[in-house]
Amino acid sequence: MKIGIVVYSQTEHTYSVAQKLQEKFQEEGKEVEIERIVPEGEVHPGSKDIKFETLPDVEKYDALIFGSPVHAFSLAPAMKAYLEQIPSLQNKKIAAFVTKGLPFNWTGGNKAIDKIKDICQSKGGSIIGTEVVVWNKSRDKKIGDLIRKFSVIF
Ligand SMILES: Cc1cc2nc3c(=O)[nH]c(=O)nc-3n(C[C@H](O)[C@H](O)[C@H](O)COP(=O)(O)O)c2cc1C
Repeated sequence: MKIGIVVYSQTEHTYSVAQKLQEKFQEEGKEVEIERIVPEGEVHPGSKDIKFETLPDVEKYDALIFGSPVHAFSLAPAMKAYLEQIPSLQNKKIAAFVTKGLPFNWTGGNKAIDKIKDICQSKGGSIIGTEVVVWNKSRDKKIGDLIRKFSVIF
């Protein structure tokens, strides 16, 4: 099974989680690659018509993990636009995580995860695991939980 970790990250928090996950998967002998979503120019919470410099192709993976920051109480627009342009996620095993700065439940983590779920399901993909990582003092424990959880399901 080939696993693709497809990440959008502006300040490397989300990317660093992807790297830790990749290390763990590699220790376990899993075939795993990280690919980054790179939009063209600056992207703001209200951005529309986002174009991409780098657009990872999901076709070559059997399983996918999408990682994104929370922006403006929801999914970062670049990840939303990326997911929306994927033609199909039929027969893919999918997990997703988001990173965020604010500790409260109403500050976008669950909404961002729900957006990822909705878009993936509309493309025929099934989401089998999700996690929200708040970027505070307790993040290492949460990242450890995420890695343990995802390494069981993949
Ligand atoms: C434009 C912008 C909007 C943000 N909005 C939120 C938000 O609504 N809720 C939240 O918890 N964190 C918010 N954050 C914080 C980021 O989600 C957090 O720092 C995240 O870990 C950044 O991930 P990255 O380093 O992979 O880009 C925002 C950050 C930026 C730059």
